Amino acid sequence: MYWKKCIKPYRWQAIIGFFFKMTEALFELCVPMAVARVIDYGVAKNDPQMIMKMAWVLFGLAIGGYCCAIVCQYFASLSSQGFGTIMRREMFNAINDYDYDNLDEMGTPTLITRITNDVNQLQDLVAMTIRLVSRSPFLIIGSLVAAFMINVQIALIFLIISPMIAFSIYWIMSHTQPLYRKIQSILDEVSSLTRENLSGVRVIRAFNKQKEEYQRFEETIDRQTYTQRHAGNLAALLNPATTVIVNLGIILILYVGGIKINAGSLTQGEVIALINYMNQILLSMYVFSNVILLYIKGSASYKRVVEVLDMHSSIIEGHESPTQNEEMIRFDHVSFSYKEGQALSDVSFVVNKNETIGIIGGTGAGKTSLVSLIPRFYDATTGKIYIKGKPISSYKFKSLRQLIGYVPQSAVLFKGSIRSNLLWGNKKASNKDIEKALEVSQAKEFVDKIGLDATIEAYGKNVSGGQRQRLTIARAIVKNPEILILDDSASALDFATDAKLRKALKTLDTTTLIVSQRVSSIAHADKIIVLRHGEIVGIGTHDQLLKDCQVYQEIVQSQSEGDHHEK
Ligand SMILES: Nc1ncnc2c1ncn2[C@@H]1O[C@H](COP(=O)(O)OP(=O)(O)OP(=O)(O)O)[C@@H](O)[C@H]1O
Repeated sequence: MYWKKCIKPYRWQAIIGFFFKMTEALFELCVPMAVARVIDYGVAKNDPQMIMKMAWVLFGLAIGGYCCAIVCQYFASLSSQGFGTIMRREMFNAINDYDYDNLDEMGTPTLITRITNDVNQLQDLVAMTIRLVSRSPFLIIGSLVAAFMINVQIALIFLIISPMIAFSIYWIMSHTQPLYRKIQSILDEVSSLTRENLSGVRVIRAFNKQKEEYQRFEETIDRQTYTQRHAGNLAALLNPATTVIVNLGIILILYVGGIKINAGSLTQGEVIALINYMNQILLSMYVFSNVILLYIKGSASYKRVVEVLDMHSSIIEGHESPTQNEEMIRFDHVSFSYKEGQALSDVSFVVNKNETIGIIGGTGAGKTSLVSLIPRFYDATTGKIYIKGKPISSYKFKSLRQLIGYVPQSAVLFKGSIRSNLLWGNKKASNKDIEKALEVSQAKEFVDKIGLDATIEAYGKNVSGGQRQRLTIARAIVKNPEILILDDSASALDFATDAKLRKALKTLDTTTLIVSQRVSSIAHADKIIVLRHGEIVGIGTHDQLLKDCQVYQEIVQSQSEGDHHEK
């Protein structure tokens, strides 16, 4: 019960809000009684003093109700905002613990909608629950009781009308609920499309795809409009339906009340009070129906929030820390599958301390998948991976990831400065460590020009692709890792800078894995792993592979032909 956990720290505020709302409702219930007295004793008996007295009573009731409403509003806002904050924090923590599988399964756009839209919906629901859920039934029951106190026979009309209203509300709600769920999922699609279009705006323009993208977006929002309109049309039936039923009740009260006034068993003031109570029931039912609507939307939102909170990483953390070992990495008959299909099959190799390993293969050969297994972004489906002689699963995540400097294929920087980004690797790094990392990653020249404290925008969009790559490499080096993984991280560098980078990397005291599609980037490596369709088809030095690995020969040949044509 996540909602209980989120509301618990604010339960007293919620209870106080609830209490004041009930007091306000009590004041409201007294109003028709006071009006009845004005009519029966003040107006009918021509007693101005009585009218004045009751006017003061009504004024007092209004002021009392107003004060209670303000106090309730304050506490309702406090508890609902607090509830939302805790829920967002819980979701954020859960998402931070996700493994890559979880992230692949959920997808970023829906996570964003859930942590913003859905939690907002639930926040509103909490405020409304405090302010309206208790008040409406209280007013409905209170009005019924008051009606019985005035006249039992007329009160029976209330007993017939109320279930009719309740039924009409139920019917409409049960038909709108599925539509609201559908709207939420279309909203996810809209957010996903928006994200894709905003991040890919240059590609869209370069390929002149604006019209197609516009149409795709139009189709989705048309679908949303249609569903929203359909749900809105059904929901709009609610007010007319309930008003017609209640007015039917008022006609009956006037008819029966008129007969009773003539017979002298009911006063005019009491009939007015009964009509006021009937109107109060209508108003409360109307409010209540809106609360139910909010609950329907809220239950869909809650389900989506719970899905986020219930998703847990299947990767279980170990307890061990690394020790000294000459063997750094061992893959022992490792296979790995995504939900969509197999990416690696029966991969075995050993990497010794301070070796440089090149990993090469065509697009989709499994290079990224292979290196993603080392920091345990994913777990191997079968087979075992050992780091420094111990199974990877036996390590604490922190100890394991502390060993590794990972430079992903897409270079991502965070909002802040160059320095703050570099310190991600090691917050205690000195200026000297940073300088060294910048030198190795070939970023020193341009950083010297703009300074270490130059601003970096979100995603690092204010620096060029090549500069971004160099800074992500520097960030990994600042960490002083024992294993450095560069996943196609030099693709945006020119050949000369790439060569300088490789030479500088050699000076580091690390075991380096370089993933690349360029032979020149890995030819110097101590060992090259050649992948094809997720299988290792060759392991050895450049010269050995040139002799015995046909796939490697083909790659080398295709690239030298490419170079030749370029010349
Ligand atoms: N997150 C994912 N979910 C499902 N399948 C994936 C995922 N990532 C990769 N794959 C699939 O796994 C296979 C291997 O992909 P991988 O990214 O490891 O190849 P790669 O050699 O790094 O390719 P590239 O050089 O293009 O980056 C491919 O068939 C790819 O479609």
